[in-house]
Amino acid sequence: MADPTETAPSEVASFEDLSLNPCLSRAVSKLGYERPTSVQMQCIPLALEGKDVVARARTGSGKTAAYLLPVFHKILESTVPRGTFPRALILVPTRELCQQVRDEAVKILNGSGGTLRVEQLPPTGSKPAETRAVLGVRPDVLVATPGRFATCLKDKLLQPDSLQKALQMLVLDEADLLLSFGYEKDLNLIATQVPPGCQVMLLSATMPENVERLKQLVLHDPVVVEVDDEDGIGADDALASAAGGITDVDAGPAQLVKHFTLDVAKAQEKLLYLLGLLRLNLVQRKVIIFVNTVDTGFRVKLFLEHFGVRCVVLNSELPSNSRVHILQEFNRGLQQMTRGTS
Ligand SMILES: Nc1ncnc2c1ncn2[C@@H]1O[C@H](COP(=O)(O)OP(=O)(O)OP(=O)(O)O)[C@@H](O)[C@H]1O
Repeated sequence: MADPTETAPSEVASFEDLSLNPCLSRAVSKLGYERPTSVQMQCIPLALEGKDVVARARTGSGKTAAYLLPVFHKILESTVPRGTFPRALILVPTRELCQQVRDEAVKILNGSGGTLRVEQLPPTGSKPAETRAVLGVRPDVLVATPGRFATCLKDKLLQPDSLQKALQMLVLDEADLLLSFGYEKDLNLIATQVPPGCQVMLLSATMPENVERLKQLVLHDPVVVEVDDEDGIGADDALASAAGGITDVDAGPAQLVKHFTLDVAKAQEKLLYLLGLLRLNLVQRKVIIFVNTVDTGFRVKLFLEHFGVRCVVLNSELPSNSRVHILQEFNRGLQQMTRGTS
C-alpha cells in the first residue's frame, strides 16, 4: 500500500530532471517556464511512474500543467494506435474552466510541435450534432464537465466500449467543487465506465469530506501530495512594498499570494478606499473585487466608472457566452473587474 504522504524526490529542480518526453520539455521551455512549481515537482514524477495521485495545492500553483504534462507524456509514449479516443478525460466543474484548461493545453501543445488534439465538449443545450462534430475529430484528450460527459454517455454519443478501450487517464480537477456543484450522480455513472487500468489524478485547492468520497469512487491506492506552496509564479512583491500602511496578514518570503487587511471605520467609506487603492496605483495590474451580491457588483462598477476606472461585472446571472467574453476581455487586459459574488 502506498504511503499516503509520500512525496517525490526533492532534488528535482528543472523540467529536464522530470524525464518528460522531449517535445514537452521543449514546449515548457518555449512557454518560458524556467522550473517546475512545487506541485509540478511532486506530482509529475509520481504520475510518470503510473501512480494514482491526489494533490492539494493552492490556486495558481500550476496544478493544470502538473496533470497536463503527464497526460500528454503518457499519450506520446503510448503504443496504443492513434485514433482510439479519448485517451484522457479531464473533468472540471464549469464550462469556463473547460475553456481555461483547453487553452492551457493548446498553449503547451503548440510549443511541442506534436499532433495531439484536445477538445472540450459543447455546453449544455447544444445540439447533439455539435457534440458529434467535436467527437468526430477523435480528440486524444477531452475536457468536459461531469454533467456534459454523462449526457454524452447516456445519449450514446460516445460508446462505453470505446471508453473502455481507449481511456488511459482520468483527471478530476477542482475536485472540491465537483461534488458541491451537484455532479455526484454524473460522477457515479462515469465511474462505472472507467476501465480498471485507467490512471487517475485528482487535484484540489482544499480537501473537504466530499473529496474523500470522490477518492474512494475512482482512485486506486493513491499517493497524496500536499503542497504548502512557497513557490511564487510571478509573485507580486511590488504590491507589498507599495502598500505602506496596510497590514500584511500572511507574509511569507516568496509567497504567490500576499494578503492584506484594511480596517475601514465606516462602511460608507469602503468605496472611497477602494478608489484610492486603484487610482493611487497601490493595487496594480488587473484587479478582481469580490462582493456579496449581484446588485453591489453593479453599484461598485458604476462608482468606479464614474472616476474613469474601466471595469465589468461578472456573475452567475449572465448568460455563459457573456461570461466567457468578459473573462477573455479581462485576460487581454481590457478591464478591471468587479464580481457579483464569489
Ligand atoms: N512552472 C511554471 N513556471 C511559470 N509559470 C507557470 C508554471 N506552471 C504554470 N504556470 C502558469 O501559471 C499560471 C497559473 O497556473 P494554473 O492555472 O495551472 O494554476 P492552478 O493551480 O491550476 O490554479 P487554479 O486552481 O486557479 O486553476 C498559468 O498562467 C500557467 O501558465
